[in-house]
Amino acid sequence: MRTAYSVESVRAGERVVMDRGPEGVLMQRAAAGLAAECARLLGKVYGARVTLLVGSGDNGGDALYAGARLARRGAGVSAVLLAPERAHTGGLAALRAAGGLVVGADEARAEGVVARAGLVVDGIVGIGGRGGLREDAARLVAAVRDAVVVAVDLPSGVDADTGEVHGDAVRADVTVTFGAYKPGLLIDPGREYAGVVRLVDIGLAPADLGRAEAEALQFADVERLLPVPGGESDKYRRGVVGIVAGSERYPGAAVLAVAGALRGGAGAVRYVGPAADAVIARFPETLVSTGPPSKAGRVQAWVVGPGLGEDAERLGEVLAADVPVLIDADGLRLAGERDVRERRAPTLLTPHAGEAAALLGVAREEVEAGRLSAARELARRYGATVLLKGSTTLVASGEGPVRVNPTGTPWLATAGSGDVLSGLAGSLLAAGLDARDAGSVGAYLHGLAGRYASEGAPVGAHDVANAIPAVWREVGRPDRG
Ligand SMILES: NC(=O)C1=CN([C@@H]2O[C@H](COP(=O)(O)OP(=O)(O)OC[C@H]3O[C@@H](n4cnc5c(N)ncnc54)[C@H](O)[C@@H]3O)[C@@H](O)[C@H]2O)[C@@H](O)CC1
Ligand SMILES: [K+]
Repeated sequence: MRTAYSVESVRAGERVVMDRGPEGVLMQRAAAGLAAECARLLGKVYGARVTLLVGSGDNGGDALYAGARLARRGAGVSAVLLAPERAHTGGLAALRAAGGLVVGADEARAEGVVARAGLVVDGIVGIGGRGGLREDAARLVAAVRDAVVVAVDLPSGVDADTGEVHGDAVRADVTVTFGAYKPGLLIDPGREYAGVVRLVDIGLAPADLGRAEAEALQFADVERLLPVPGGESDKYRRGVVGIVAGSERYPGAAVLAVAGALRGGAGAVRYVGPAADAVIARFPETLVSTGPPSKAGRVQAWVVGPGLGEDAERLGEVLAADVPVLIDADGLRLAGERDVRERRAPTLLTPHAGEAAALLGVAREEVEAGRLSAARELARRYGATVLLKGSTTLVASGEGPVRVNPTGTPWLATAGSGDVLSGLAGSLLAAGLDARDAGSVGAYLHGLAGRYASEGAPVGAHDVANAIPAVWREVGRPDRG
């Protein structure tokens, strides 16, 4: 699991370590890790041109000490100080002692120093930063030409706790972060600004950090969560998922949701609705019926909404059921906040940014710019788990860290892809995963399936569904035992 902690937790953890060890040790560890990564990127340190952008806090201190290390190895290091009178004193002395050059941000040569660099180190602000880059910093950052840009702790201008970017921010090739990941490095738009993220151990133990704010499942976590049938399994023990989707006009959504559900680990898929003929023609293993969901037979979880049209009656019946329900697409529009909140069994909502915006009564851009707060707010209002689809898909529940899915690809933004995900995640719900796990494992497999199917080319949603077994095999290796 890749686990991210809030600024408050990181600061508390740092205090614990500082109380245990000698003064300044954390900054020295941070600077050593940062310098090592810069050296790795440069290949040859001797003779390299390195420019440090140095702000007024300890983030600038890290950059200065790392610059001193590089200067001692023969790099030509220049520091551009954004607030010369407040720059880190010890770091500045170390850089000067190592032969580094110091320039004020307002000096005529400052931009040239940036433009000539082979590597630029962004030590403008770290976890103490508020808001976007100020004008002088933005001007310097705009002067970067071909340099590799390394952000210290996080790209300046990115909000560490949320990934929000208000105004200008540094676009880094690599971010060297200290002690723990911050949510802003995992969640877009911040994640995109961070580039490749390297974590440097500075001695913060998980116990020093407290409660995680966000987490991203890794291969091994997903493997552990995948449902595996036992020797005694029958279809009911494996779970039956019911799909209420599609309409006479839009049978495709039903077919795609069933396509996802058949690959999600449930023992059987029931389809209930007017697209039964289309579903059975494509997937004869589906149990279909056209009557009300309550008469369809036993299910362990429902998926309701893709292509549903205005069928509020079927939706109402599904919501009244005492099993987990995944609500997507039209279902989101039709389901009342109270109806969802009053359910006793778990509910998983799977909006994209536009649908989330409509539910929250805000503009789509607002959701995209503040994904974390939008997902959390929806989860709170509906008393449900919310899977907010997008460039970084988030899964938020009332409690616990938000799950961030790292596997998506822009090629997944294709018609019907969400229908496949809803079937897949619903199937995982029926197989016994809780809503958070079903949503995040579903998003993980779906994202990878998108990549497998696409390999850099456009894909249709059915290609994504067809690629799920290969992904499952790779992640779960269920044939092992
Ligand atoms: N606290 C610790 O023990 C450690 C901290 N470390 C480093 O210290 C950083 C945190 O240092 P600080 O708390 O000093 O805070 P920062 O260095 O992140 O920035 C705070 C300073 O920047 C100014 N500022 C805030 N927003 C700004 C903006 N948008 N534009 C320009 N200036 C802005 C503030 O007025 C303040 O002076 C971490 O990100 C990390 O790089 C590391 O050395 C590891 C140990
Ligand atoms: K920074």
